Amino acid sequence: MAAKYFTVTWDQLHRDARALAWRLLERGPFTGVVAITRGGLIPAAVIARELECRVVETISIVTYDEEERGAPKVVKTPVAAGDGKGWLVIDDLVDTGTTLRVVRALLPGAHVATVYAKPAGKPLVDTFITEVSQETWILFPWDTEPQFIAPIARL
Ligand SMILES: O=P(O)(O)OC[C@H]1O[C@H](OP(=O)(O)OP(=O)(O)O)[C@H](O)[C@@H]1O
Ligand SMILES: Nc1nc2[nH]cnc2c(=O)[nH]1
Ligand SMILES: [Mg+2]
Repeated sequence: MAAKYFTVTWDQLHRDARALAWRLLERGPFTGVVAITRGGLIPAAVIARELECRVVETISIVTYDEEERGAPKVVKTPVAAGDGKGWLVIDDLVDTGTTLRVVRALLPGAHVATVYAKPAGKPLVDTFITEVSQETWILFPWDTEPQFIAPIARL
């Protein structure tokens, strides 16, 4: 279990992904977007829409099973992105940087962006929007659902 949780709603994710698109505008234009599946898929869709980029590729690296980190496994490489030059790589977050280290080795020329970043992974990212502490676990809307909680006075 993480020490703290940071819950991101659909609205917040949309706002933060659009804020990232604003920052990326001056770094483009890009030949295409590479989404790191699965977490990067929705941010990549929002950003591709804002940057009017129609070409979207995917790369799949499996690093975590829920909150448990394992060795990164590349289960799909992008077909069209070459060495990444002119391409924009998008992920939802960088934590330890394990996933992005693998991605950067495969696509050394790409511009790498994430919506959220933790301190240990920040050096692996070219552009990000929101930083959270290393001990915080980010909860995304696709992994959560609203539920009843007890009044504060009863906690
Ligand atoms: O910087 P790191 O320590 O590598 O952690 C960040 C990665 O972990 C999560 O992916 P995960 O492996 O859980 O797969 P998923 O995107 O399919 O959920 C997240 O979406 C990032 O891709
Ligand atoms: N959902 C989620 N996945 C992660 N993978 C690595 N760190 C995180 C995190 O904080 N939240
Ligand atoms: Mg991921």
